[in-house]
Amino acid sequence: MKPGEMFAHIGSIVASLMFVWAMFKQFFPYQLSNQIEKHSQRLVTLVYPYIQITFHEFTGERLMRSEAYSAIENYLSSKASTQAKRLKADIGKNNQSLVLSMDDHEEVADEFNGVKLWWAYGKHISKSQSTISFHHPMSDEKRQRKLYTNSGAYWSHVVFEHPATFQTLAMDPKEKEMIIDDLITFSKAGEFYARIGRAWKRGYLLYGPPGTGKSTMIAAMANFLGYDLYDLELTAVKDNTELRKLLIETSSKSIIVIEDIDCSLDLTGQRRKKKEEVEEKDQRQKQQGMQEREVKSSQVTLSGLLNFIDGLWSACGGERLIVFTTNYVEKLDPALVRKGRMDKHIELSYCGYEAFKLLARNYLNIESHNLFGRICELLKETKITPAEVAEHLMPKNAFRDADLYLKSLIQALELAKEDARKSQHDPHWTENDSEDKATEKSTNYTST
Ligand SMILES: Nc1ncnc2c1ncn2[C@@H]1O[C@H](COP(=O)(O)OP(=O)(O)OP(=O)(O)O)[C@@H](O)[C@H]1O
Ligand SMILES: [Mg+2]
Repeated sequence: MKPGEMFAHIGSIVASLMFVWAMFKQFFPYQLSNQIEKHSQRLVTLVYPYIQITFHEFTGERLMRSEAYSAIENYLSSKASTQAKRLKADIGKNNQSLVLSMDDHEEVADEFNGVKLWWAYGKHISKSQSTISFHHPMSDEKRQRKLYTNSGAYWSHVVFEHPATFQTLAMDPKEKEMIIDDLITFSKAGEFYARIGRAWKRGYLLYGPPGTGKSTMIAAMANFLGYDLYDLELTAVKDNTELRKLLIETSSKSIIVIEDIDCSLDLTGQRRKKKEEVEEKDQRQKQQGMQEREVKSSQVTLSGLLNFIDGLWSACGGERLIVFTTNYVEKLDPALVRKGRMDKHIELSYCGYEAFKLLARNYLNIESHNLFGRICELLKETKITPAEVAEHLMPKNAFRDADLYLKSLIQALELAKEDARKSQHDPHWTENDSEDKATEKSTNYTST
């Protein structure tokens, strides 16, 4: 055995002994174990040529799960299954495969830049701890991402596995490109935000009718950036204190989503007169036959939310995107949507020709077809959402006849066109409306 190998061997044994001690010390009286530890540590440092770094699973006062710990856990998942003898199994992605990880007190060897390291996993009284070394590139792709949802003031999570990507998102290609650029710029701008003294965050407001891809875009953003998602249900949050608690517990590299902001509480009406508000609440209470307790149960205010967005939360560090969605942008309180608060306003609108072509490519695997011309014409005259178009292109049986699906879409478009003509007396609708919308769109797409 070469001297280097011998040292490595001793190091491994000493590390193991230290683990065994960490395990058993809980059975010794505190005073005694403290003394033993003190003296043994001194002894060990004399012969122990290695550095030991401990990563606790839970950190901070609130015992949040450590990001470093999760990253290491992911990093080690493949190594553990080849080296460790005892493994823990858990159901992984899709609920179809087993994910293996090191069991308690297992150890795996690793090498980084020619330096040998050992990763070991151990339990430490009520906390889990791993004694592991560092300086490892943690791959974002390998990181299993999570979708958090809150019930009341607590987050729970599931593995986030949404297949949406920007490639599958049907929208104007130029707008899409701009959004992707914006995301890339943001995710790389840590130093810039630090230099100008601002919290590293960015707010997006996604608006548009139902079925135009707002939720799909959020999933695509999370997939693109490799971020976790926090789907914040404001109606389940009791008050601003709870809101703050929830937000502080979000991790870095995450997207915080508040869907249907216009429906979430009295956010839009927060600035209305108190009296009006009370009367309205009373009325609602009567209508819905609610208990007073229930009506009072949600008191998150617009200012509570805005204070947070405005950066009190910057102390938390790390990058976060905040995404609001709404079907009715015009209903929102201007304070919520003014520039600086929401950095980007993105309209997701009815299906245009480019969006249709993308859907046809994805759903039917075709680049062109003699019916495309007719569809292009109809799309200019008709408001149809990408969700509806997708519905028509969705394969209904194993036999994929593009002709059939495109004809069904044309039929739907013609019907919609007819309906629109019939309801022309409606002041909200003119036949040119869809064209107006299309040109409006590019101007609506603002950024700071
Ligand atoms: N732009 C789009 N590109 C691709 N698929 C889309 C698009 N818009 C909608 N879809 C399809 O329609 C379904 C519904 O879309 P999504 O949930 O994203 O709409 P939304 O804008 O969030 O609607 P809502 O306002 O009701 O929440 C999606 O599952 C997706 O399959
Ligand atoms: Mg949605």
